[in-house]
Amino acid sequence: MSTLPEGLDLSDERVPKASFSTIDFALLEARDAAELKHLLRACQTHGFFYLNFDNSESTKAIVNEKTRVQNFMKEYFAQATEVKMKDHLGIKTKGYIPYGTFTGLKKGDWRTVEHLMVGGLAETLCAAILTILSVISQLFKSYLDRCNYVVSVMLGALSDVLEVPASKRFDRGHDTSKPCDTTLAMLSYPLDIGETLQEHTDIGSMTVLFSHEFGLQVLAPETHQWEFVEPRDRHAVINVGDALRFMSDKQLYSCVHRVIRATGAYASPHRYSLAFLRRPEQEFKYKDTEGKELTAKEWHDSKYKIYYTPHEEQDSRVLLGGMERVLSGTAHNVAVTA
Ligand SMILES: O=C(O)CCC(=O)C(=O)O
Ligand SMILES: [Fe+2]
Repeated sequence: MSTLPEGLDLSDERVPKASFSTIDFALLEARDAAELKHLLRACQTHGFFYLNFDNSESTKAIVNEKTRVQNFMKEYFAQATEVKMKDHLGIKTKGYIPYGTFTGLKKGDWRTVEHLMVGGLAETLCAAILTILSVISQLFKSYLDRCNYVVSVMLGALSDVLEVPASKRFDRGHDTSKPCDTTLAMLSYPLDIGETLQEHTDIGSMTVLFSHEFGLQVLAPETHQWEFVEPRDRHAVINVGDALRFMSDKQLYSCVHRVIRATGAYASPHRYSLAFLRRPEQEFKYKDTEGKELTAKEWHDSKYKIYYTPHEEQDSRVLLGGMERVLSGTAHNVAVTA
């Protein structure tokens, strides 16, 4: 999909860093007109941005909480495989998911990331995790509630700035009391196993991601080249997912991304990332990239199936949510302005 200059290694510091906007969450909470436009522009261009919580009294604690969750993750993944396998529920979307479950970056590669996935929202939280203590579950509950609030504010803000009629607002279909496939994915990519996550777009409405190490790359909409997402300690990386792209009649941009094993100056012995993947209620309906009506659950299930289908049998329309047509310039709404 992208052509690189001769001799450029895709994984080292010569690969450019993406120039995303930094949005101030407190200004979104206050519905500051200029910041709403800033948010909209970020979602219409890259579909990715940094979010700064420092000025938000309601939410600044998220930075400390994510550090505590990251510390938990490091201890969790350091356990022996037999211990972690006690949390393996025999399904691919909840609990502990060992290496080799999903396809990797290179064709034929399955030895990629290990996951611990906490499915559902706070109410059903931790049902999947058998090895952790109740004090930890309080932390998860608080962290998930906060992430959920962050996404609700952003969906509301985007609906307001686009003056979306009530019947089409993006915060519809996000009732936390209804069944949904929202999850908190904790991901571990040790150097000796390989650090690759196949290129994809996210299934849901929005993702709130924290990571300290290089590895995440986006396919830049302007150049169609891979660029690194620079890790920041205090800022979340936010991206638009398929559901929000579909709900917005494709006005908002769900950017293709992947994880590569960073080398050279960007190398680290072990990469961890924490991804809150917000998805609409299971029964919520929207039209996919082909104009076909389906439920959020149907889209979720068909996309996960692709993640564990061999590369040669994968349907790229599902894997990339229609973005492959945008990127190759065949769709009508290529959003590439600055
Ligand atoms: O590990 C990362 O930085 C990204 C993970 C990701 O893209 C995902 O879970 O959908
Ligand atoms: Fe992703």
